[in-house]
Amino acid sequence: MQELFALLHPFKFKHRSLCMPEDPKMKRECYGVFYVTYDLKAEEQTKTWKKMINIAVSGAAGMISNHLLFKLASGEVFGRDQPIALKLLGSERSFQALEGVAMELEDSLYPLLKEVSIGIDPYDVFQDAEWALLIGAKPRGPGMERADLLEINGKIFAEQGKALNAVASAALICLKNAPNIPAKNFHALTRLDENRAKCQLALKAGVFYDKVSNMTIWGNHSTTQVPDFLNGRIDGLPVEEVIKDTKWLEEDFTEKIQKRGGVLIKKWGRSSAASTSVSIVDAIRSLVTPTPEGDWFSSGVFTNGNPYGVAEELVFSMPCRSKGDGDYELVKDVIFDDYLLKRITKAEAELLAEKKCVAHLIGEGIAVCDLPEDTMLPGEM
Ligand SMILES: NC(=O)c1ccc[n+]([C@@H]2O[C@H](COP(=O)([O-])OP(=O)(O)OC[C@H]3O[C@@H](n4cnc5c(N)ncnc54)[C@H](O)[C@@H]3O)[C@@H](O)[C@H]2O)c1
Repeated sequence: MQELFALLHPFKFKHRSLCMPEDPKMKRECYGVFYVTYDLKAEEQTKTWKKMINIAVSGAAGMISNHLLFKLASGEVFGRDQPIALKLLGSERSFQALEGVAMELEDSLYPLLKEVSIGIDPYDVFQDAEWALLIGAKPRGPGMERADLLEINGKIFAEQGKALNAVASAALICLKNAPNIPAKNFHALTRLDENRAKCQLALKAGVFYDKVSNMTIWGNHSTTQVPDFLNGRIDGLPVEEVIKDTKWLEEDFTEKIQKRGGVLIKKWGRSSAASTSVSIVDAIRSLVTPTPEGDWFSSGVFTNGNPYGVAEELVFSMPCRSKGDGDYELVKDVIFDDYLLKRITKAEAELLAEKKCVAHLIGEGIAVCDLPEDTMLPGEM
C-alpha cells in the first residue's frame, strides 16, 4: 500500500493567520515564538512578498519529517520568496516529541517560516491546508502480518481522508474518504524508487546520475514495483543502447531497486529517512515547476482514464508531466514489451488484492484479504 501522499488543494486560498483566527472561539494557537504577533512597519514589507501557503504534515515527529520540515522551512521546496505556515499533526504518543520538533524549528530562525502550529486532531490541523503531506503511519514491526498493517494504516488514512474532506481548503483509502477533493490531487510517493533507479543505472553506465532521464516506476512502492528501463534514457539514448546487458537489467537492476529499502534497513538499522525526505521534495517540486522538455517523473496517481490499460480505481505509479501549476498529465508516448507488461500486470494484481483487503475502509463492502506473497519491505511500504 502506497503510503506517502502529497495533496494539492484545488481552490485558491484566502489567507488568514491560523495563529490568529478571525473567529476568536476557534481553537488554534501557534507554537512558541510563532505565537508572537508581528506588526510589520510598511517599509519592512517587501513588494514581492507572496501569500503564505499552509502545509500540513502528519507524522511530524517521525524520522522522515525530521528532515523534511527543515527543507520546507528553508525555502528549498516552494521557493526562497515563499512564506509558509507549518501545521504539524502528531499522535497522542508523539506529542512531546512534536513539541521538540517545534522547538528546533523555532531555534532555526527561518525567515520564511511564519507560523508553526502543532496538534493531534486532524480536523483541526488540516484546517485550510493547501498541501497535506501524510507521513504519519505505523511502520511494520517484527512479525507483523502485511494484512494487519494494511488494516492499521488504512484506518489512519481513512480518518485523515475524512478530516481533509471536511476541512482542508483544497492513496486510495484517503482519496476514497475525501470525495470532495478531486482524485487527481492525491499522490503516493514512488519518487524515492525513481531516484534509486537513476542512481543504479548511472553507476552501471559509468555516467553521472543527472544523465539519466525518463525514468518511470510503475505500480506500487513494494517489491512488485517496476523500474522501467525500456523507456528510460541515458544521455538521451535508450537505456538498452547504453547498457547492453539485458540479464543485468531484467534481473539484477530490477531486484536491486525493488529491494533497496530492505537492504538499507539491514545496514542502517532503520528505514531510509533522509533520502525519502529528499524524494518528497523532488516530488513536490515536480508539480510546482515545469517538467523539463522531453522528460517526465513518476508518481502514484489515480488510474481512471489512464492510457496504458491499467485497471481503473487504483492509485498506481505512472509517468507524469507537469506545467508547474500543481496539476499533471500522464505521458502518452511510452512503449511496452512483454517483459514490462508482465511486470506491470503483477503490480496491478497486488494493488487489486490490497484493495480487497481494505474494502470496508473505502466504502466497497466487506473486506476479503488474500495476499498471495509478502512483497512489502519491513518498515517501508
Ligand atoms: N514511500 C516511500 O518511499 C517510503 C520510504 C520510507 C518510509 N516510508 C513510510 O513512511 C512512514 C513514516 O516513516 P518514518 O521513518 O518517518 O516513521 P516514524 O515511525 O519515524 O514516524 C512516524 C510518525 O507518525 C506518527 N503517527 C502514527 N500514527 C499517526 C496518526 N494517526 N496521525 C499522526 N501521526 C501519527 C508516529 O507517532 C511517528 O512519530 C512509514 O509508514 C514508512 O513505512 C515510505
